[in-house]
Amino acid sequence: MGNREIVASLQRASVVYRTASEEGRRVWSDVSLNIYKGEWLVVIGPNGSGKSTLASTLLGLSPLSSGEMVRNEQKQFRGVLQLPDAQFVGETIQEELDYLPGSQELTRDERQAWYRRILSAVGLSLPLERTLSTLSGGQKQLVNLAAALAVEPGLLVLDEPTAMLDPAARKEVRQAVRQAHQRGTTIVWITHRLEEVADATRVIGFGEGRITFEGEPRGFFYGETEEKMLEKTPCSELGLDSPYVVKTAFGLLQQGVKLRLLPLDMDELGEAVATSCR
Ligand SMILES: Nc1ncnc2c1ncn2[C@@H]1O[C@H](COP(=O)(O)OP(=O)(O)OP(=O)(O)O)[C@@H](O)[C@H]1O
Repeated sequence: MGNREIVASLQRASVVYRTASEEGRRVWSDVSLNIYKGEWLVVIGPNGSGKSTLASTLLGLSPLSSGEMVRNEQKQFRGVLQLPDAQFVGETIQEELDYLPGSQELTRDERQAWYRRILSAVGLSLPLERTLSTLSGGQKQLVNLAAALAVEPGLLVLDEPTAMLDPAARKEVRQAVRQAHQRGTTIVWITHRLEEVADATRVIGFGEGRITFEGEPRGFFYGETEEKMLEKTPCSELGLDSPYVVKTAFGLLQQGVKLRLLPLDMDELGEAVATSCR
């Protein structure tokens, strides 16, 4: 990856949160990571492993205790964090979107038309005068996402963006983020949902404040070598339960079925079964 443009980089970064005890709580130790332009990085790990700390560090909201972070200052960094209320500055949807750069240069009608387009990109069709505090958690998260996508950021950091959403809204969000990615936005997607790993161009496994895995989704779920595949995988080593598709593939492999493709989603599972042999 030598010549690829780096959007953000962490070098030997450690984070210690202050607590009542003198030594504090060490959340990260020596985390080094380059984020390259055009990536869709999925960060996955168990509760408390330090994933949200990565989101707030990249967005400049949480300082490092040691080490270094370099951000490409020409890129806009935007994020959608776990607690959507914490990100609001306005009282209504309209007020919130009025903070978007460029909005004040538009006429009232142009502005409203733009805001409706922004909201519909994430599947929302709410009245602009709606008070933010009356929205559901999922709707709030979608408003934050809509505002983040509207500026076409260089880097978009999403901390469990689908946690509060129903399946239809989850699909809508993945679609909207895919479109932003196709337009050139680099994505850091932090999640608990293993099915969201399949979207990644690179997976980062996070365990106890350290990077435990860095590679492609198939390597994360199935391991890097065939011999070890059925014993241990980077996914199982993090204590995470594999998704249904991966478990089914393992079941078939254990029965001696030879799969030409190690599937990541239902379509691939169908293809793997159709082309398998004993
Ligand atoms: N402001 C803080 N002060 C003290 N400890 C904190 C603070 N924020 C996070 N922590 C602790 O740091 C550790 C990592 O937290 P973080 O939220 O980064 O993990 P996570 O992997 O995102 O967890 P989850 O998946 O549950 O959201 C946890 O043990 C948490 O309790």
